[in-house]
Amino acid sequence: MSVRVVARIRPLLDKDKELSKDIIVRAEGPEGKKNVVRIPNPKNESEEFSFTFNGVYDMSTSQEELFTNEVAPHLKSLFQGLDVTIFAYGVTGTGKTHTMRGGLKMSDRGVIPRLLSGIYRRGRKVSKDSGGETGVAVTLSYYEIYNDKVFDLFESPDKRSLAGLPLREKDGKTVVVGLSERACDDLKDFERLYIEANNNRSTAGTKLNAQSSRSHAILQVKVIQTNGDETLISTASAIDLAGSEDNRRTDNGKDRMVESASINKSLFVLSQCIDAIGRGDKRIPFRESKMTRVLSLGQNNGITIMILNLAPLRSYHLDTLSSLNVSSRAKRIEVREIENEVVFKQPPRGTSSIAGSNMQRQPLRPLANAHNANVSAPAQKADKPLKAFSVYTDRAKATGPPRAPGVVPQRSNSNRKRTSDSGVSTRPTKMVRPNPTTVRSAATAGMTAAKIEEMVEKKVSEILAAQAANQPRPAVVETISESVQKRLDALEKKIEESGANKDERTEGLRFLLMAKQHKERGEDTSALKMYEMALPFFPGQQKLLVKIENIKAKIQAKRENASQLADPFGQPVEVPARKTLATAPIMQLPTPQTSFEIPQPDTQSRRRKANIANESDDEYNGSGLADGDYEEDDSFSYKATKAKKPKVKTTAKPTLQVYNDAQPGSLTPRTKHLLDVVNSRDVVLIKGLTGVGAKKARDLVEFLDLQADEAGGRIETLGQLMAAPGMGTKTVEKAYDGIMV
Ligand SMILES: Nc1ncnc2c1ncn2[C@@H]1O[C@H](COP(=O)(O)OP(=O)(O)OP(=O)(O)O)[C@@H](O)[C@H]1O
Repeated sequence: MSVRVVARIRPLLDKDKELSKDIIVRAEGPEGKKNVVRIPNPKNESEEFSFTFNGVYDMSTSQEELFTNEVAPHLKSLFQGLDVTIFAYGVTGTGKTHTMRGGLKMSDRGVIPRLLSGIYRRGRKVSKDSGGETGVAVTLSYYEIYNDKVFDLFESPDKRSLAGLPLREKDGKTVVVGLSERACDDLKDFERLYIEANNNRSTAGTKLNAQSSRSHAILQVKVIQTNGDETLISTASAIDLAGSEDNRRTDNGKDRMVESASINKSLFVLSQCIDAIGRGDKRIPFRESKMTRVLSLGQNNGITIMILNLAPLRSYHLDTLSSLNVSSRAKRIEVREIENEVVFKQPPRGTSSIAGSNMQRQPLRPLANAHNANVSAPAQKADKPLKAFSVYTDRAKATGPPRAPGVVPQRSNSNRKRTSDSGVSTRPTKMVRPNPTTVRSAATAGMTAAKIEEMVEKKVSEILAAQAANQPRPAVVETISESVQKRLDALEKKIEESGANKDERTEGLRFLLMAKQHKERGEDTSALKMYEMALPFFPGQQKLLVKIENIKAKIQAKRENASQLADPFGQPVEVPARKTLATAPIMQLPTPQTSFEIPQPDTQSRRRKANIANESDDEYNGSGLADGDYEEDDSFSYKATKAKKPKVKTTAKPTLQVYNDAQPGSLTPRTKHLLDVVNSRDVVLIKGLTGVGAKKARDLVEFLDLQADEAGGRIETLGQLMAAPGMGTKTVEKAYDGIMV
């Protein structure tokens, strides 16, 4: 099924009460089945844009209503072995934390405490229905991604390592290595653990939200059902993303700005992933941020629900349009609905053998003890709220009001192994891995008429929009060749893995690298965004500021050009309110902060112009990233690396030692010579280094120029040199080996 995307408009806050005339976001549709968000066109308020979602919740929606409609129906699937992911997305201050966590009052409780309540209730039912044979245990993991680092929220902040916890891919899932997992037997346990852990979360007051989340928080609730030798594990993930911020409105100081840049970057990457999936790209940039790696949108099997939080006010206008844009694309993402497998207990290896789990560091209690004392048959009585658990005890029935046709998720996957809710004992017990081929063909075969209609609608609106703009269809996206992409991936990976250099500066360099990548693809708006995100890391950098100004001017010129083409009489081309379709306005919106731009075919020459004064237009075009540029350079080429392996091997040991001389004062003569050549900024000299071609040399000089005000604009260690765009371990090793001192 597709990712289910629902929007929730928050009510006015007390401080905003007098702004009721500024409410510009409305929910529309039949009562109880609203599914359209309407918002005026910022350029012409008499026109409106409309966005259709799977459900839209207006300002009067209660926490209970949202949970009952959107989450409770999936509890059954969770117990059938499907993973369920619920995440809240939106601009800062729009109510994500309120939706996910909520308040302590019964009626204010958000999705997470209600989810736990529902899980315990269903656990008791499963246990009862199996005559007490099935035991259900629940464990929690809870972590935050702060400044692109992962921290365990069950650990107190003073025990955190600076680098955070690493991520690894295991059995097709991203797992956090070393993350703790706490047994959570009942709601009282949950209440204690959750409140304690939330105190460890990074929050701070900003101008836009008195208690703003400065991190993405991910709660994983593992449901472990055991029956005899069989174990079925499924996970519910509830994710409260940090909100995007327009720093022109936040007045953020340096610390907040750095946090903000990191938040905005990860959300930007998320929007890029959504777009790349939508376009059917081969490469989805999940790895560009930890949040997207963990979320793995479209990669994870199971059920995914995206809750888009919106503020109703005019002051959020462009930000709201931006998040509407991103979310309306997300609903086209297909998620494979595959149940987790039943796993047999293997006595000698215990729980650590459970496939797909991340229990390697903190194994669960032995399976034999995994039965939850509270889920045996007599515990059914506990359906009646116990006093001690009252804060999070859910009295609501897990059945929602009738939905619109097509709103109920279609469980059409023919791969499903079981249709009844009769407990684990009835499950087939053979261990079968889902066959990817079958999954794929099932997905195609399961195409509904609605899906086909949606695809047709998408195509038609694309063609119409292209015609309106009097230009060819924008369907073909210019992509970088596979080999260059591989090299870019390798460079990203290297930067990520260079733990020693993973400081703020490296983070800033990553933004510059991404800016360069976008510029290479002709995505100027995205490149601009990345340059702006790099700015807090290189405050006041004249060169960077000039780049930003130049690219802004270029975008503006492009826009003016496009609007003249679209309408020779100078009228903006917008879709009148009555005719709007969710897909139609997307092509015509002003490019908002985090929205994806459709790359324009780059008609500029990809060659760098000799004229430095004209640098703004093509300073990075083709420099360092064009295919040919890497021909003689093996730093990113896997094949070339293999061929030259023996040579590298013989020198690997001494060079590795040399690379550890991170202190500028203690450099070896060879390192010093290499850095002197680099810092000379003389292209001819740099080109003379082994393995460094002309473009790489020019890139390096350009990069050093950008550093002009920082640390004397010099590269002080080999680690820094490796992190420079276009360089890498292999290139630096090669250059180092080639020096005769
Ligand atoms: N549906 C709602 N009903 C009542 N109050 C709400 C609602 N949604 C949000 N609020 C209030 O709005 C304010 C901002 O909400 P919240 O902190 O949840 O935003 P957020 O999107 O998580 O922001 P950030 O991204 O900065 O963390 C809070 O005071 C919250 O209580």
